[in-house]
Amino acid sequence: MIKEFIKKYWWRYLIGILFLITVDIIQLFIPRQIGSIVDLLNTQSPNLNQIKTLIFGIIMLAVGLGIGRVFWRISIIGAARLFEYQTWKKLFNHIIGLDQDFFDKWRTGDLMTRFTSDVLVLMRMMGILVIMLVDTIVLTTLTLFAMGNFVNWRLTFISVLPLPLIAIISLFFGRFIHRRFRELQEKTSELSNITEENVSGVDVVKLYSNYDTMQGIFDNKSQEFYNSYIRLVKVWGLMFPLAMLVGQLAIIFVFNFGGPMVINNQITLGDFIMTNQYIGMLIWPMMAVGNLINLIQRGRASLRRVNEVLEQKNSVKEPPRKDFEFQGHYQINHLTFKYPGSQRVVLNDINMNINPGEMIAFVGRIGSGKSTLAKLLVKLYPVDREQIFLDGKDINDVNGEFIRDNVSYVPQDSFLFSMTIRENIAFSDEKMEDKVEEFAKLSHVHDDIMSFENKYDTIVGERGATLSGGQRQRVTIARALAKRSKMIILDDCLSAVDTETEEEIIKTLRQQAEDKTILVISHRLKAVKNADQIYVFDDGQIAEHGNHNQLISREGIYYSMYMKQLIEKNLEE
Ligand SMILES: Nc1ncnc2c1ncn2[C@@H]1O[C@H](COP(=O)(O)OP(=O)(O)OP(=O)(O)O)[C@@H](O)[C@H]1O
Repeated sequence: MIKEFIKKYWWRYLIGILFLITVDIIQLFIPRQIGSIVDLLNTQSPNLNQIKTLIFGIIMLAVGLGIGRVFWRISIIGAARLFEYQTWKKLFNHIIGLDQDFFDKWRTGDLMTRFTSDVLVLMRMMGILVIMLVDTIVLTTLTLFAMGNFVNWRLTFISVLPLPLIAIISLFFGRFIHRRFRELQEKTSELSNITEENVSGVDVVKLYSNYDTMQGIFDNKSQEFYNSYIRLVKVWGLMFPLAMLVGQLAIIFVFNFGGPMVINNQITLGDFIMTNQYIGMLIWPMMAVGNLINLIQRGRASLRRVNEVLEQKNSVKEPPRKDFEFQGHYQINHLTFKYPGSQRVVLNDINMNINPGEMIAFVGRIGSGKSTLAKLLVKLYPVDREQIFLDGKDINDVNGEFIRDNVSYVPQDSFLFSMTIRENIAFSDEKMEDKVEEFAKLSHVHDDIMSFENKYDTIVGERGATLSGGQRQRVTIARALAKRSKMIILDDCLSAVDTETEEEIIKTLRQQAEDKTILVISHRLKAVKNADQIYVFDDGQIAEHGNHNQLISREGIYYSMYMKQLIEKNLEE
């Protein structure tokens, strides 16, 4: 990733580095000018014109410094920001293409930290690190050269003796800083996870009046985050004064050895002041040594974390997309399924035939595998060959995107975006915006929407919070209908509306789109009793199947479930 970027944008770095070196060279002349002014002032009759020229020279050098800094910033920091933007884009495009298995396993907060903190560290590595590296090498070499040439080599050698100690201190502490920084990164991830989950699940926290527990967990995590930050700050806090102390030691060396040289007229007072200024200029590159190593280590850790996401592969192997006339005939032969990475058999020896235009219902106990099978039909998880055939083709040979273009799957808890109801319904195709009312009517949510102040332009709050559960579910059905696919799967997505409305919606769907295959997963048997085929799931297997009358006459699981629901309904009335 980094290599590719540098290969493409090496010229930006080259321009930046040239400006950086120019700035470093200009910087060297300022102490010299100051030294010369001091020497002129130190004479019996100072030449004011010469002093003015020197001051003007300093101003010009400062202007040059400013211009140079602007250009190296634009080139190097600009390149680093471009790298940051491209990495975000790469990460996002990669994640969005990953399959369900990835999202089942990765926590949102952790992903967010990789997007934010880790990419930020990489950006620093591509910007500040380059600057520090060039400055450390170039500024140190040039300053030493200037000190020796402009002042005195012996004094230079003696005064810089303590400075490598700063680099050693910086390196020594750098190891701790790296370890503590990594710890801080992990704590940041954990804190993001907790915050994200609590904000997303705020309804649950409120309903269970569980503030204390959640606050306790949050307090713990933020305390851990704080502690690890303080541990990092402590190392920084110790390192800086120590490095400064050594820097002061170098100044004492200048006074101790340079002072007598001034008295003995070996160097001028201006030379002495110049040396002091050069020493000040050397402290920063020495301190940067540890920072440099530290930033490289942090950058490597962040690069590993970002690459970990980029290396995630889809568990479903997709063949190239070859579109064909989608009919929606599914044939399932002895299907057995375990979720990726799990040993538990969730579906066991399933056999089924779904014909185009039919209404199919999956019913059965919770956790019996109904949703899993629905997800397999839209290829959200991988299955072995020769188990699911779509229009005569092994599902493994059909591109998943093509399937999902032709099959609308409405999951149990569907997500709505924070945009208008109209935009949400026309999500799959903006051109459908004119027809959203039609789909809303089919989903029996039009009247509800018309009662809102802004009607179809009502902004849906995050996760559909401004709509009631039933309204939200019906808007998601309207959104699925706007896809105009040949098949629609309603996965228990009408649980928040009453049985009559659920029955009404299903009936309307069947009437309006006779050729559409409708697969309904529901716990309410009354709502799906008109289905052409009803499959009764039990512990990952199909216990019974047939139409309502056939299943009733069998007097099996379906019969007892139906009777139980009938009695419950009668009791309610
Ligand atoms: N992503 C997953 N990874 C591992 N196991 C899973 C995953 N999703 C579901 N399961 C397991 O698969 C089994 C079947 O779940 P599934 O959601 O298909 O049941 P269901 O019949 O649709 O239930 P419900 O009626 O409650 O929606 C359950 O035991 C569940 O724990």
